[in-house]
Amino acid sequence: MKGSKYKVAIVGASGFTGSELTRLLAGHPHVEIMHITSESHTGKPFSTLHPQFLKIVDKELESASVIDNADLDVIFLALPHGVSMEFVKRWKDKKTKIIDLSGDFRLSTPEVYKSWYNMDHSYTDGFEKAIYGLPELMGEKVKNSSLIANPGCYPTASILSVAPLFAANLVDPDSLIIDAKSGLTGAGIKASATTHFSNVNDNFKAYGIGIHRHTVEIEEQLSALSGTTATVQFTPHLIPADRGILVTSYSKPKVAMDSAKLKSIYEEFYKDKHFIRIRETAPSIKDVRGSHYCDIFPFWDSRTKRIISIAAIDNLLKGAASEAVHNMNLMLGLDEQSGLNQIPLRP
Ligand SMILES: NC(=O)C1=CN([C@@H]2O[C@H](COP(=O)(O)OP(=O)(O)OC[C@H]3O[C@@H](n4cnc5c(N)ncnc54)[C@H](OP(=O)(O)O)[C@@H]3O)[C@@H](O)[C@H]2O)C=CC1
Ligand SMILES: CC(=O)N[C@@H](CCC(=O)OP(=O)(O)O)C(=O)O
Repeated sequence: MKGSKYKVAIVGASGFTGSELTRLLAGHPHVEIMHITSESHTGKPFSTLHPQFLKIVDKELESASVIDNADLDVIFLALPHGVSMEFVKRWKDKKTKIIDLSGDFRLSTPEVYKSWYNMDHSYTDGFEKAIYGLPELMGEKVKNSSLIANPGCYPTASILSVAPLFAANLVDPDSLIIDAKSGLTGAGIKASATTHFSNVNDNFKAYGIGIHRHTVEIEEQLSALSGTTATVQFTPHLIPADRGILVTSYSKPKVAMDSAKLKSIYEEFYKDKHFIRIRETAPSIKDVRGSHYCDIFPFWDSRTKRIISIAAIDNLLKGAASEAVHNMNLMLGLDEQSGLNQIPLRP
């Protein structure tokens, strides 16, 4: 703590989720940002890289090595998969809590990690320590954790869209089909052929069909929640929008269902969860943009006997940066909503 504030650092602040973390934490009442890091822009003021921060966060970006000797309460890692694990290993003996936004510690074992990420893991002890940081499902576990594996953006929306059904074992665990769409910031700040304007503008495509790494992340969490083995058909799509994720989940109930029952199952499950909003109509990505909310519309189709659940989040916030801040609030014993009162930005 510095004075009455907790001391934090953001590693990888030059990227999309790192800059969103900086925005949220600069406005957090109980936190002081001590270090923001970048290896390719070391020495530059943050606001020259992200001009929206001019006169707000002009702090210089430093190399991550500054953290080796820093006295901090929380370190946020906004780094690519495979890079994060090296820093978690490097700082494992510090007393500092670590919140990792990458996928390096989200899965159950190094073997599962290797088969979906096609990479050997260099810090396998971390799997024992890490808690999957989805606050609505793991609140108590998060509070006592020192290493958080912040969930993926698609898994956040996907799992929350069906958690009430899996928690009570109400659906056939092999029946789930998730049709997911993401804005471009999900692909990170580096330009590529995929993110080239002419390949994205006025266009819409599926990718990662049958092989996307988020499939196993969703399956593992829903299996743990239901005590069964869930097999999920997950197909992501890229949409021509900056930010936002919309998932449409289809499942078959194992019990008698109707619209009123379905609605009450969702309302009951999420009744104390401030950031989940059960909607009467289908949400759009702009209904949650710039905020920590996840809007969910559960629908019973009596003709096809399927449950359709539609969820919308902001991939950079509820799917990444604000989720990390929510986890930090829980870990530090702060009010869950501290620093997360942003109202969705529309139009
Ligand atoms: N974008 C999204 O919607 C979401 C992203 N995530 C995850 O969060 C993490 C960050 O994502 P995002 O912000 O989009 O990524 P970006 O590509 O926008 O940023 C990545 C950051 O990592 C830094 N970096 C890259 N390589 C290294 C290295 N070898 N050593 C040190 N720093 C490095 C870069 O900084 P520099 O080159 O300046 O050093 C940059 O700041 C990823 O693991 C991603 O999968 C999770 C949920 C949602
Ligand atoms: C649009 C887009 O490319 N999205 C990324 C997922 C977002 C992400 O960064 O992945 P994690 O949540 O696992 O960290 C992808 O499909 O690989």
